[in-house]
Amino acid sequence: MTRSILPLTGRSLRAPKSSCVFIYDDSKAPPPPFSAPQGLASGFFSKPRDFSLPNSSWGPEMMRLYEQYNSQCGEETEGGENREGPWKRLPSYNRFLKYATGGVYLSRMIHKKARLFTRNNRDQGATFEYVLFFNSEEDKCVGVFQAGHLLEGPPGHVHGGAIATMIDTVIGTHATIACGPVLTANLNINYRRPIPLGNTVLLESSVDKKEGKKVFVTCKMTSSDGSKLHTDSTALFVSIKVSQLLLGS
Ligand SMILES: CCCCCCCC/C=C\CCCCCCCC(=O)SCCNC(=O)CCNC(=O)[C@H](O)C(C)(C)COP(=O)(O)OP(=O)(O)OC[C@H]1O[C@@H](n2cnc3c(N)ncnc32)[C@H](O)[C@@H]1OP(=O)(O)O
Repeated sequence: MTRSILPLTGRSLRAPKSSCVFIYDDSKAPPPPFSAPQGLASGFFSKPRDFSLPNSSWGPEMMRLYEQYNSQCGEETEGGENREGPWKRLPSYNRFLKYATGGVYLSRMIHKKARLFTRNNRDQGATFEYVLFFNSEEDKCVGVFQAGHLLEGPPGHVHGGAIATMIDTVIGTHATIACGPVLTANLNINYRRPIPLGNTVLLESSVDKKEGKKVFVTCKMTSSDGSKLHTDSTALFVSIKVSQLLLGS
């Protein structure tokens, strides 16, 4: 049994023009040990929520930047054809891989309550609201991030660790698109200006170079209109085998 990586496309009423992310296809994986009774499965379990779609907590600047990039995304026309666009919106879920080893049922190895750190709060707008877009022609990744009130560090402003988390998320995704599974080996951040809670900021990352297992990425975070630089950062990611991560070696 082989592991396959598929582009996942998704659509919603709230206007995602296009989306693509690499996930492991679990349709060919072995059934879980206790499968749902026939007939229940399709109607009973809802689709996973895509957290990168707009919700009512998104403010005007978050929506403006979302629309700016989303309007440049490829889309499926009414005739079912794909219209090309330079950007793709990357969907975002709160769980990682259910199956990844091609034969081993991972839920036995990964805690079933585990959730992606940035997507584990049900209170919309309270923590990390963000959406990522990728431009393959220019090899650029952007993140639009609205910082919620539970991310406070200095009074009224965003915690440096939350800022680092968002940088790692954008550049980690970019490095994964560029090189497959990677881990952050080194992350350097210059914090230039504090970010007020509730503000929307723009993160832009570029891959500088690849050297064997190593990929070097840079990222800057600015105010939503680009006028203020909040951080500039550099990072090193190292390619790994997923099995290395799972087996803890
Ligand atoms: C895997 C899942 C993929 C999922 C895909 C999802 C799609 C996107 C979806 C959702 C987005 C979410 C995105 C979140 C992203 C978050 C990412 C993180 O937070 S990662 C957690 C924090 N990082 C760690 O815990 C690493 C701990 N460190 C290690 O495991 C190892 O040290 C590792 C893998 C980094 C390197 O170990 P070695 O054994 O594989 O490789 P060696 O031989 O040591 O190094 C290779 C080269 O790199 C250099 N190197 C390694 N570490 C370095 C360092 N700190 N500074 C400078 N150089 C370093 C070495 O000198 C060597 O260079 P020479 O080849 O000799 O030129």
